Amino acid sequence: MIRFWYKQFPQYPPDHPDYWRIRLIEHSLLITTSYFLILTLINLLYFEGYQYALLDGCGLLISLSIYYHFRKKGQVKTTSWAVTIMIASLIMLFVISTEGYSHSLFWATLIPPFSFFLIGRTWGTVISCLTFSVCALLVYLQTQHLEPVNFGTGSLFNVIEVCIAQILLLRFYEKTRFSAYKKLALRNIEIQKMAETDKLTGLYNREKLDVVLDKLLNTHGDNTGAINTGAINPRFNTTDKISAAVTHQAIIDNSKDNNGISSIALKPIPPVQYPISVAIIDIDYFKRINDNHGHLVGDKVLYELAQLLQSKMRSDDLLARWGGEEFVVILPNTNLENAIELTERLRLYIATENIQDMALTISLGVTQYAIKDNAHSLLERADKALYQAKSQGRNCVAVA
Ligand SMILES: Nc1nc2c(ncn2[C@@H]2O[C@H](COP(=O)(O)OP(=O)(O)OP(=O)(O)O)[C@@H](O)[C@H]2O)c(=O)[nH]1
Repeated sequence: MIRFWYKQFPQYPPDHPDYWRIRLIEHSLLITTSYFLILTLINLLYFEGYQYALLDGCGLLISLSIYYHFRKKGQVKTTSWAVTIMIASLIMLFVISTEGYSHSLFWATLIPPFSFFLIGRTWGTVISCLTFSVCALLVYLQTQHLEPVNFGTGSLFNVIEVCIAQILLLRFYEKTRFSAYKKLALRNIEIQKMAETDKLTGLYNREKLDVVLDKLLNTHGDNTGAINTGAINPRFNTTDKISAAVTHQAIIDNSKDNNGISSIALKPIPPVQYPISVAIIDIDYFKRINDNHGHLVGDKVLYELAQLLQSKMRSDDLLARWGGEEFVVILPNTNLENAIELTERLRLYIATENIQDMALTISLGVTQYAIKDNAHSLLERADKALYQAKSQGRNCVAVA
């Protein structure tokens, strides 16, 4: 029954700005319809207050008509106003008809949440102010009569019913607010992921690499003693401000994207460890692959190569696509000697693998971080080494 009440409008998908307003309209109409039905029955059968039963019966009819019209037409703005006016006027009619006695004034507290949620801040404020002015007037008139406050069963019902309605409304509001924030937070993560990820390979992109390198190397400026010793810099543990910032948000999930190409999982960036070496990896004669087999095959080669390289990374290494057919790998806690050994192993591994049924080789330029280096100078040196590797005939590792 409840499911039937909540109609899905294809023109208002979950990311449409009016999606939650529609849910609230349906929710409100469900509440008002049930309330008016219950109140009609209570007034008719228990209190024998036919005047109020008639009023509630009218409310029930109006509520159902608005709901029927909304289901047919799906007009959000008009229905929002209709629901607000219906609720506000019926409540005020009831409050005025009881002259504010029997704690009927409580009902007026339902008007602000409905009107704010449905018709927005400005009109919500206007309607709420009008409502409370009428309530204030009724209270003032009561003080003129100086009658003792009457607290009967009717008062009890009014207080309980209003409290239940408030709880239901605020629960709904909190649910929508939470869901909106959650969606926003997920979007932000997605956007951040997109901004720092290479779409084709799923690796970090150049922008992210620059940021990571800058952060890693800038931390070294006032701590030159630890460099080249091979020891782990004690400042860079997991609680270190900078490494924590770098580690944050570094996990990219395994999910495939729409074209099914990028899906490599990246590990969190590790705490900084010295010495650091860097290598630039470049595919040899990649242009020929594009020329002979087309760019789509070229793309697949890039993706597969990225996967193979990633599979050979140690837990602390960081691999990124630098652009085109070039990749950069940051090797923490690795001196030049170890870096040469490691990149040589990488080169051999790729040379023995078949990628898209093709034999492929890579050239690598390797260098080690030195005092006074910044990200730019470090990469420039590695690039020079790569140039040497290319001029030495490719499929080799060169050092600078
Ligand atoms: N398919 C594909 N090709 C790319 C992409 N980015 C760059 N390229 C191509 O990569 C090729 C790079 O060519 P070159 O710089 O001449 O390098 P190379 O042919 O590998 O030659 P060497 O590096 O000197 O061994 C160019 O043809 C680019 O169009 C990409 O994302 N996808």
